[in-house]
Amino acid sequence: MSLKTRFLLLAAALVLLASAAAWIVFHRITEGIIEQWGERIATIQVQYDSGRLLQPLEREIALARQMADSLVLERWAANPDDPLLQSQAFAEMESFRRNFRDNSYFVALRDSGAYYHNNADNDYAGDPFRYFLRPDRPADAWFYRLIEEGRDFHLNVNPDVELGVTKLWIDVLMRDASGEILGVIGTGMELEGFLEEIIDIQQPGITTLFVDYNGAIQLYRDRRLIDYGSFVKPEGQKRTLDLLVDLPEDAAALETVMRELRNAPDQGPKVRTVFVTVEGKRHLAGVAFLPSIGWFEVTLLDLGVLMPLSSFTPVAVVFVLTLLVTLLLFHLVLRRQILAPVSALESAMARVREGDFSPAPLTSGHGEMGRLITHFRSMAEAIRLNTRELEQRVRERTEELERLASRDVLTGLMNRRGMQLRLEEEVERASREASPFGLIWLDLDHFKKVNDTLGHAAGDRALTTVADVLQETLRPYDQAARWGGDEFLVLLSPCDADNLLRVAERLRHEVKAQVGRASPITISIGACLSIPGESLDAMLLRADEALYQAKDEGRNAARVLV
Ligand SMILES: Nc1nc2c(ncn2[C@@H]2O[C@H](COP(=O)(O)OP(=O)(O)OP(=O)(O)O)[C@@H](O)[C@H]2O)c(=O)[nH]1
Repeated sequence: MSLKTRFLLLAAALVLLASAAAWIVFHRITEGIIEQWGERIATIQVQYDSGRLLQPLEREIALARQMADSLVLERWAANPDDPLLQSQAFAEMESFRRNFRDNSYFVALRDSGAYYHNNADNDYAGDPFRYFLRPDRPADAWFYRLIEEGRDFHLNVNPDVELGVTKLWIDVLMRDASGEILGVIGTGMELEGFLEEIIDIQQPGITTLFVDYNGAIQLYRDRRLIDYGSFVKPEGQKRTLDLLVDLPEDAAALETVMRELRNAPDQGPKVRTVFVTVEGKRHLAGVAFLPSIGWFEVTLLDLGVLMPLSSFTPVAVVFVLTLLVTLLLFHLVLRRQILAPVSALESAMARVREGDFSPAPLTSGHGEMGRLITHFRSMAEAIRLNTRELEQRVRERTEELERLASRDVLTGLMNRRGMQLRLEEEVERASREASPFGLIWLDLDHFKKVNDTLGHAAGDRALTTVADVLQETLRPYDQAARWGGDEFLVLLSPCDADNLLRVAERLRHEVKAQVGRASPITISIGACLSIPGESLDAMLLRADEALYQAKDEGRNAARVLV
């Protein structure tokens, strides 16, 4: 995997990691904002809704209490058959009826179970007696339960079977001076109008409901879930708040909150909030206890509607764009600062490896990369100089070896190998140019005797002297070589017959003159001119034959074959 791919993968992994972390933090922050905001809204909404319920209700309750405290009614309740007290009581009831919001009232007497009622249309103006409540009738159970429990005040949502309406009933116990219960009086508020006014508010995402002391639903937009007459229902049959929430733990949390509010109505915050799931959606429930009526108000805020996460979309978009731009910038900087210089360096190194030392097109670079490029340039230059020097030395050493390989150690003349190569070249040249060359073969006479009599060192000196004579006597472009032992070859190029003979004689003469001073040494010479097309071996053989002729003729002589 290339460095670039690895860097980009690493960068992508880091960016993804950072994105995930940032997204989690972002989500937590937005959740926190929504929570804080929701709690505030829930508190305000609960207080607002409670106010709207309590405002009309408290007036009615106060009026009902006032009616229950009426001495006129008390006296009549003690003697319901007294015509005077009855007419006074009916007048008192009528007076309260006009003041009640619903323009209706009821009075139920404990002893007789007689139920009195007049409605808004004043249908029963003359005779408000309606019927007798009976303990064995389920619809009348509320009356007997209230008296049994001795609860002075109670709110109840219940259908009035006799009248065919469902009402929010305000029930207040009527007692005499000694506290004895005389009956129940109160008023009802037509439920539908009340629900429409208080509960059916058109605020998207906000649901308001009221539950009683035990959590039974009393006022709710879905009429089917209202727990009518819950007061007289046994536990377990009531329609309570847990019908609305999806999860048992949510119901338990609501119950805990309600218990705490109920047990300490004057302590802590008046509104408590708890997150619950309703119809699969997350809601914030604000719960408040209303001690004056003994109910709870619950406001459910659908956070998905009130503050959808989509409202944070612009932030998320900016966030994602920032990440992408960061990745792009990272890529550009990485490519410019590291990848491109590294790639150029790699190419430059490959060139050096292949022996190309010409300056590579490298940018100057910055920082560590700049220093790396500078070091590479210095190194490449050092390798270039070193290689050039080594090549020079090898060349010189090779030339020296070449020279030594073709030289005779004792005399310094060309040796047999060198002369052989030279002669082969000359044969080719003579053949090509049709210009003959001359070959002289010299051999010292009775050299063995010199060695034997004067010693081997004297023999060496004699050989060296002959070589010196050859070098001094010959023209610069003629070449002499020690062919082996006491034999020498001389190449004369260019050459003709006269020239060949003249040089051969001069050499013989000079050797005799020079070497002979130290010891009586002479040389015999065989020489010949090249013939076009003749091989080197054939020519050597002719020179050798000429030499033998010179030897045979008594030595110290030169024989030239032309
Ligand atoms: N001192 C010395 N002697 C050498 C060297 N190379 C060969 N010789 C001797 O040269 C002599 C050559 O003798 P030959 O050419 O056979 O015979 P010669 O005595 O010269 O007699 P002719 O050639 O017939 O006149 C031998 O005794 C070799 O040992 C050398 O490098 N130094």
